[in-house]
Amino acid sequence: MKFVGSLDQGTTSTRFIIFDEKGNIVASEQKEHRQIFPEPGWVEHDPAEIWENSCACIRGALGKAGLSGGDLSGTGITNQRETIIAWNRKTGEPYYHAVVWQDVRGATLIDALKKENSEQWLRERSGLLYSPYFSASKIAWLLENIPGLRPAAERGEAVFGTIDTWLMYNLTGRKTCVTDVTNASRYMLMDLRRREWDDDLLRLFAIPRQALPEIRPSVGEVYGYTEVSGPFAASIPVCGILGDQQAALFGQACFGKGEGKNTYGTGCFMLTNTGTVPVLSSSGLITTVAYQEKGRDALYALEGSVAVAGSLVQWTRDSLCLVKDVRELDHLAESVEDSGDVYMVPAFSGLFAPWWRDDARGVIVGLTGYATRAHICRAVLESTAFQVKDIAEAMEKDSGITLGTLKADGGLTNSKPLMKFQADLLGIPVIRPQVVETTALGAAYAAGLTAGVWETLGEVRTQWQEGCRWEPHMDEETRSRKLRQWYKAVDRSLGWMSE
Ligand SMILES: Nc1ncnc2c1ncn2[C@@H]1O[C@H](COP(=O)(O)OP(=O)(O)O)[C@@H](O)[C@H]1O
Ligand SMILES: O=P(O)(O)OC[C@H](O)CO
Repeated sequence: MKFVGSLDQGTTSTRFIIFDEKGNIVASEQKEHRQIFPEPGWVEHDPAEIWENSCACIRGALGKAGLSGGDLSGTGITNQRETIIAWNRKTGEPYYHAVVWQDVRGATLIDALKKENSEQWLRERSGLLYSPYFSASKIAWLLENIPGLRPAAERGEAVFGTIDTWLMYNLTGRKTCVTDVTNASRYMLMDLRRREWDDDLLRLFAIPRQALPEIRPSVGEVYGYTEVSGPFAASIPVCGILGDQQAALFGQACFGKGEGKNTYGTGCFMLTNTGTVPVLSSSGLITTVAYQEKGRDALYALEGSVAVAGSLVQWTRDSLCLVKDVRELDHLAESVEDSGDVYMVPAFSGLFAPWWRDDARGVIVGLTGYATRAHICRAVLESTAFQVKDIAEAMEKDSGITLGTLKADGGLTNSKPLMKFQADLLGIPVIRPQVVETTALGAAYAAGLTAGVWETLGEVRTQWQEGCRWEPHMDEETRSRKLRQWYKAVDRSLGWMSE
């Protein structure tokens, strides 16, 4: 039996999962890390904590499986995307905390740049739109605000990398500074078609090229070997990297044009594979690289990104203290028939797709004396389903594909009331595969394909199996009424910051 590892570094936690050659989970270990909120709208992680948790998860999962690092044919890496760390190439010392994808501190710069170049120009070049979500404005903020960082970056001493680059660098004994093409496509510095750092975009954000990692394919390449003194205690190839949403697309076996998935995690991300030609959106979606096998054309995807989904559940538990745990939240939400006309728009980082409004902030509307804790819990869950409905509509418009079913994955798919309501709101079945850890599985597939555990994408595709299915039951009139109320609620959240 052959085994492959997958290091899945997400927004709220890190996992290391070992898969066998049938794509089944052999063992896994997971650790949460601190969410640091220094100011409203700012979100940071501690790079050292992320590295330590990664090591602990690797050692923990190997221990549970009774395997040693050398028993793995290789390992893949998948990661929260856009989050940026700046560190010294020689010493490995970070200059600052990781600036997380949800962090909107780059909004002022983005506003200024909007006036210089058109949305259309940016979209054509990078597939993206002006938003502090992507890495470029975070790097620009670091260069501007961390003393000594700009000269260090110009001398090539400092490097800016997404979490995949940080983990690769540390796993390989501080030798390698690489990223894969899916992660690179989220910097807002890459030419989408050439898949190289773009001089005009680098100039726009005043970022020195020598401070960025090398861009490599996602599959088919050994980026480096792990250090024997590291958590694997062996030298094994790191041979597959994908940003976490692209990894979930890969893990759901969406290898061909027209295939898509929606991942319900901290945020929510719907991706549809559009084939080898990038499709530019006119409905508020972004264009991204889906994956690239070495020596082959890259595959592209349209993406609808929702910033706040599972994180709203956590906020309800940890900051509002409305429930003790997520099961209680589900239970309360199920105890009422509907949200009692309460709507929640969780625009904590502004609103992402399809609205892209940095000036939006969260609202709870429709409160009356009738509303209870249970109605609010239900509105919390329903807000994710409404946001997904918005991006599904945009996806159908842009891709020309009518969704027949929705392939779902991610931690929040454990919420039965949410999945039921989602099927109702979309009017189509929502399906979850048997292996729910699709993000980790996708990176394991990428590594296993490189290491020869699997030969072809076709072979991998046969491993996908349906696990659960939620069928729609809501009538059209109720659905339309709820959607009208939702759009009114969204309207109330827009423009809050301009005050
Ligand atoms: N039964 C549940 N009901 C509601 N939310 C849940 C449930 N189980 C997990 N979650 C939420 O799912 C999210 C974690 O999903 P996960 O896919 O692990 O996220 P990420 O990869 O972004 O770190 C958390 O926000 C958690 O609160
Ligand atoms: O950590 P996740 O799974 O919520 O994913 C975060 C995304 O990659 C951000 O773009």
